[in-house]
Amino acid sequence: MADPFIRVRGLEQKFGSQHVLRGVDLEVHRGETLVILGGSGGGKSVLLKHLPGLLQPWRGTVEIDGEDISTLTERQLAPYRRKVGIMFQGGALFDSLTVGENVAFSLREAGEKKGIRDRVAEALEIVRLPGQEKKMPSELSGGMRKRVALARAVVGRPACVLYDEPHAGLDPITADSIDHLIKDLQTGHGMTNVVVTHDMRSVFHIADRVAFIQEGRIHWTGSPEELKATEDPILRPFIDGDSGEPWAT
Ligand SMILES: Nc1ncnc2c1ncn2[C@@H]1O[C@H](COP(=O)(O)OP(=O)(O)OP(=O)(O)O)[C@@H](O)[C@H]1O
Repeated sequence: MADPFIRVRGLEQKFGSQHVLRGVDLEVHRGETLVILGGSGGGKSVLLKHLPGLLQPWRGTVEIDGEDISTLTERQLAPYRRKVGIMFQGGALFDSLTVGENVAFSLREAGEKKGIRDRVAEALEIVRLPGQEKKMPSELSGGMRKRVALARAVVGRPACVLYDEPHAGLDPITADSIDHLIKDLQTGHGMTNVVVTHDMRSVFHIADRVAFIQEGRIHWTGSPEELKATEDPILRPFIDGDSGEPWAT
């Protein structure tokens, strides 16, 4: 198989005495949509933040496009951050900035001056919010805010986009439209996607591969079909949404 776009080896992270990641080994293949599943507080967001170097490993390495980024300085990380866009949990929009200014933010931070207006318009086009530059975040629905957050992640034309719970707080129809956007970025724009979600319906719509994180390690990887059929005692209750507690009849 060709070299993976991202390779994580033996990744460990600690916050004080809390050992959150305990040796994560994971590969993200070029052009795939990889979905990361796992219980709340299991370290999915922490893992995601290591991929563009927003967190530095306590132990282990993260390679982007064959280069180990785990010990780079902020300055050295800049070209890798351009390759990997991130859509943060909750969107994380600046409420005092317009939609256009929010989307342009990372380009301005990177010191770019030319072509910003066109790039913003293109990103808003991709997320199917053309011409919405002047709106304020307070005027947007939850689904539109997520689209703006996605426009912000793709405005730098990254090779890979990371999504931290892109469906959180959305109704099923709006969540479905976000899934279509995620899949369009893969099939229409050749992007690699890494999606952290709890939304099982979405997993079966968008994933080429699934990785399940449990107690700070990758417990299982496989296709959505293999996930559907698995009898793994940790995965099965998660897929079925079964806490094991009885319901009164
Ligand atoms: N910057 C930080 N400082 C201290 N602890 C942190 C930090 N970031 C995450 N944690 C802790 O690491 C653990 C894993 O958090 P993380 O957000 O990765 O979980 P998650 O799997 O994404 O959960 P959820 O599905 O609920 O979002 C949590 O106990 C969290 O409190």
